[in-house]
Amino acid sequence: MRISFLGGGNMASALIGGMLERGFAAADIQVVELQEEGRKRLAERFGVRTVGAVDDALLDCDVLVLAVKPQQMKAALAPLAGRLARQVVVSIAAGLRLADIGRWLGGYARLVRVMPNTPALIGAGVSGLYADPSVDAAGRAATERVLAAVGSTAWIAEEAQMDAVTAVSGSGPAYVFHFIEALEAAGASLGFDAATARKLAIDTVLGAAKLAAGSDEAPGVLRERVTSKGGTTEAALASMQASGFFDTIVAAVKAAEVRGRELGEQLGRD
Ligand SMILES: NC(=O)C1=CN([C@@H]2O[C@H](COP(=O)(O)OP(=O)(O)OC[C@H]3O[C@@H](n4cnc5c(N)ncnc54)[C@H](O)[C@@H]3O)[C@@H](O)[C@H]2O)C=CC1
Ligand SMILES: O=C(O)[C@@H]1CCC=N1
Repeated sequence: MRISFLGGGNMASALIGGMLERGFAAADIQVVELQEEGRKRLAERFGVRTVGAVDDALLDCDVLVLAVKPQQMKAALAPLAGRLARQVVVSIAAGLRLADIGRWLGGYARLVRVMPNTPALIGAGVSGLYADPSVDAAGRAATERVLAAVGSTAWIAEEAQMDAVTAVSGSGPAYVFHFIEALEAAGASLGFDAATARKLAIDTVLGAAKLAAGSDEAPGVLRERVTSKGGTTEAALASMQASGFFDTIVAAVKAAEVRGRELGEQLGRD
């Protein structure tokens, strides 16, 4: 299977790195990237073919992943219009709706909308996938093969739900990193050196996530098991509750979902 990327930034790099780790061949991967520095970095890091503009070789692929920013998409698709025939086109852009992408491609429907996340780089991503009804089983399977190489996958029933996937798991790693930053800062302010504070924070999040992933019990039950009556955790959770921690997270995820829909509506007017 040959895979081409339009845009070779953060997310394309995370996907390519994960795919190579999972046995995809560098010779089967190509990237069109506008920035010369970006092209050099991709070629050196991954050994993939890079080009500065769309050419016929780039389009000779089974799956074409659209990995430019939503605001860059319309202009980036212009050189592709009318040149696609069999490729499954997979957009990972936040917000953008398949109908608009298809229109910008000059009328193309073999489209799948995917929302991955950056832990794909280490094979630990999670992606939501939604295919245009016209995409056949082979097209869906090809898309799933790419994303399954870099983590778990879930097909989503309605395209409108893709903005919620974006808000929960697409942006989600940033919320977790922010939590790690806060835990690390707390450790440092309690007197640990930077390296120790970071290790305690990261290993705690890693261990807790692994415990939750491997357990039949809900995260809330696991939380209760840490919380001794009259103990330290209870004091911390009471402080979190008083400052609205839980509701803050829920509101933040909802803000991301609203922003995804706004992006789709605004950019789709073009
Ligand atoms: N960063 C993340 O965690 C995630 C990002 N996404 C989506 O992935 C897409 C890419 O995001 P990032 O990788 O973070 O952005 P980025 O800015 O790192 O990468 C975009 C790349 O596309 C290149 N580019 C722009 N116009 C181009 C064109 N016409 N032809 C070729 N290359 C062009 C840019 O030079 C840049 O290197 C976005 O649509 C975003 O919504 C989806 C899931 C997670
Ligand atoms: O922040 C963004 O818009 C992209 C989509 C999900 C993660 N990063």
